[in-house]
Amino acid sequence: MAAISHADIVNAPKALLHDHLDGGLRPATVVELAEAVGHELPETDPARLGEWFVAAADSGSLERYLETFAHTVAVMQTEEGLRRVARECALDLAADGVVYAEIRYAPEQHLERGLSLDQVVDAVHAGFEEGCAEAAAAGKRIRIGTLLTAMRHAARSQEIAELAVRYRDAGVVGFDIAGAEAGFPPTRHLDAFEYLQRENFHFTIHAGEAFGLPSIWQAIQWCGADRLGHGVRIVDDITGGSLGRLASYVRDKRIPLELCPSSNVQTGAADSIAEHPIGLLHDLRFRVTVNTDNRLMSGTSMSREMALLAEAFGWGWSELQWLTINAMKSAFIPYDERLAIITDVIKPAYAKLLA
Ligand SMILES: O=c1[nH]cnc2c1ncn2[C@H]1C[C@H](O)[C@@H](CO)O1
Ligand SMILES: [Zn+2]
Repeated sequence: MAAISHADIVNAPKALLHDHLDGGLRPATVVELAEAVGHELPETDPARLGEWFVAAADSGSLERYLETFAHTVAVMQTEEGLRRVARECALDLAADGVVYAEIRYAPEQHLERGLSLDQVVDAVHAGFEEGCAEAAAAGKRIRIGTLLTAMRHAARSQEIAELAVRYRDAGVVGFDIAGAEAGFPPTRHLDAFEYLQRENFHFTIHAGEAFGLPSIWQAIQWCGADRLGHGVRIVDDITGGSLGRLASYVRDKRIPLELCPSSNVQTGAADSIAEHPIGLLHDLRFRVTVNTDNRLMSGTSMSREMALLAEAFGWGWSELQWLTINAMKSAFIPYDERLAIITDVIKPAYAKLLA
């Protein structure tokens, strides 16, 4: 079969479960907002700033990768800034052919200039509403839900979990924890996860990215995560195609893996795209999904991630459809709404591509 072009992939519907709002700004927007609030940047030319983010994040360490967020979080401290970033996020994803996205961010990181947690969430939702409406008017329909993240080194997870539940019928579809993984196990936030379970709410946990199996085990067996943010290190429990107990559990229970290939190469969790464990996990039929993580820091998009994988593993439309349906099945919106997007949007489009 002829190789699939990037343009064809842009036109195909895609679903994205793991994308950070503060990791997806347009470089030009960072420059403009930084000027407005007096934040000093390492580069002020948008193209050079974009390159700076990718180079600085290309560090081989999650901790150094995370340092780059100081510059995006700094310009997301006002309602106007948050609203603009969310609106542009919706437009950029829609233009890239993403039809469903769950976008996450940590409200506690946006309080430096006096906003309340509620004001942060309201501003982000206003931006998404605007962006989605504009995209729909231009013929690019996208549905966006948000995930509220708590930072794992901090101690606000219970508060953020309660915030997420309070906004569950107003755009928030789930909860997450993020930040440096080593030294900050998920069980530090057990109260928050138990609270969310009692509330019948959904959550994912960044686990198995910069730390291995114990982190994944805690996320699932102690905290009850619905999905794994990354989860790529589950391969440490697979030897020559033979699965250990934890890997078997993850596969048997169809626990979705939110894999982020380019991000993993930058933080050192994988050596290259071609050597990324996604190939093995696909062959072993785990519930694999493909994600961007941080489009700005990786200089990437959903279509680019798909194209890189198609090239590295020789994947065609049937694999790309499988990944897209996996993501849609694993979304945190209600079952009937997931099914509607699969049957009305994804399957008809891929049927044409496969014909
Ligand atoms: O891949 C990641 N692993 C852990 N934490 C991350 C990753 N990408 C972004 N973050 C952090 C930095 C952001 O400021 C925060 C909320 O989006 O989440
Ligand atoms: Zn992430």
